[in-house]
Amino acid sequence: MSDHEAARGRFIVFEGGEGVGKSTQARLLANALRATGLAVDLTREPGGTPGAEAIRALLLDAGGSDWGPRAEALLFAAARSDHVEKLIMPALETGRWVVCDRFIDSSRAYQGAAGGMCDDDILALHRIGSAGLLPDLTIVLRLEPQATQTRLRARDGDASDRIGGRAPEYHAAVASAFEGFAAAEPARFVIVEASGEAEEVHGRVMIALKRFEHGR
Ligand SMILES: Nc1ncnc2c1ncn2[C@@H]1O[C@H](COP(=O)(O)OP(=O)(O)OP(=O)(O)O)[C@@H](O)[C@H]1O
Ligand SMILES: Cc1cn([C@H]2C[C@H](O)[C@@H](COP(=O)(O)O)O2)c(=O)[nH]c1=O
Repeated sequence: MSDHEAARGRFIVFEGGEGVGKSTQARLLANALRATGLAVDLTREPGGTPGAEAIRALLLDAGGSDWGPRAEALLFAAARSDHVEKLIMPALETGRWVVCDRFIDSSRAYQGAAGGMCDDDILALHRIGSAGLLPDLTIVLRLEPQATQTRLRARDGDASDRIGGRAPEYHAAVASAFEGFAAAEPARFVIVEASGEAEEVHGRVMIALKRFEHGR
């Protein structure tokens, strides 16, 4: 590497079902990394760029179109493609770290395992749209459904977006898919228990990240 080239940044993603604390933990991690002097971009999916945020509204607005699993998968892949091309890759290539709330494994869990599309098709869309980019580390937050419901009710009352409002069986399939992904690829995933206070969970996240960094 020449003196002018920055080392590639790290790409860290939080995954899990609705309301397990991904946004909270992504924010706490980004702040902790910044406090060590790293340049960090905190972002989310679907979204993160103006184009992807526009697609987010199409996908999630409760009064919006009732997309089928294939159209939904294509829209998520299109949003991700814009996000990867315009925000994530440029940041990583200039040495910035990217902390992202959801990424490809949400498509595999929601449109794939729970929605009925096959994993290979979801991954094919990802190859086409985003050159198959994978996170360096994916942190899956695990929380029992009752605790999740309590948090969601406190945050949203009875409101939910188009996907959040799906049947409990759908969300159970999503949660179980994340467990399966983590078991199948232990080098890319870590499961963190998300019960307890946010700072306590953050402590577990920092331990998981340190272990990951030592193992590189
Ligand atoms: N450890 C925690 N203990 C109690 N409440 C929490 C904890 N972490 C987050 N919360 C609260 O629970 C709610 C859901 O958290 P958050 O928005 O971070 O979850 P999320 O996984 O990003 O949700 P979504 O999937 O809907 O985007 C928020 O009101 C948040 O303040
Ligand atoms: C990236 C991605 C997301 N989803 C779903 C999961 C959630 O229901 C929403 C995102 O809302 P959040 O409040 O930001 O968690 O979208 C999905 O179905 N597929 C995906 O690829």
